[in-house]
Amino acid sequence: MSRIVARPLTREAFAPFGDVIEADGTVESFLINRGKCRRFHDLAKVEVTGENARVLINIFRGEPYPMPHRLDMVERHPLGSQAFMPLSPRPFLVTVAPDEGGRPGTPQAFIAAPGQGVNYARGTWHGVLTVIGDEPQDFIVVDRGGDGNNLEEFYFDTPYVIVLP
Ligand SMILES: NC(=O)N[C@@H](O)C(=O)O
Ligand code: NI
Repeated sequence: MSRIVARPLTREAFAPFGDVIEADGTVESFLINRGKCRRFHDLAKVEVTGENARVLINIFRGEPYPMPHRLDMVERHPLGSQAFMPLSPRPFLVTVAPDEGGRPGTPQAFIAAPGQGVNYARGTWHGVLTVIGDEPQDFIVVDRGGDGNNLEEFYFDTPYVIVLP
């Protein structure tokens, strides 16, 4: 099985796949509520398309996966984006793959730092939510509801092994 080493998640490296959600000094922010709150503004592009499309806000309670991680499948959502923001400041594993003629190419793996989340752009191949460590982890997930099929899965002939840096 091919081995992939996860690398730190950065906006630049993740840009071909979507957005990094993070309240840091590199994004636009401004004070609101008479100075009692800072708004980190417009962090990710939410996309919903198709019949009766609407935005869903969910909580996913993910169980941890053993590491090294065996990646045998990636999926994509052709009708909408999908964002994952942890409710606890712990790292989690993000796996994506470029599209090559309708099939995923070689995956790439990232380790999200505490306080980072991701938004997969519509149609981006990605591994399912992958919690690491010893405890379950909750995430706010913003994605697409509505009519039609919004899930396409691809199973690799040979799984990849994802290792942490
Ligand atoms: N199935 C589901 O809602 N979750 C996946 O899309 C995922 O990316 O974890
Ligand atoms: Ni998904």
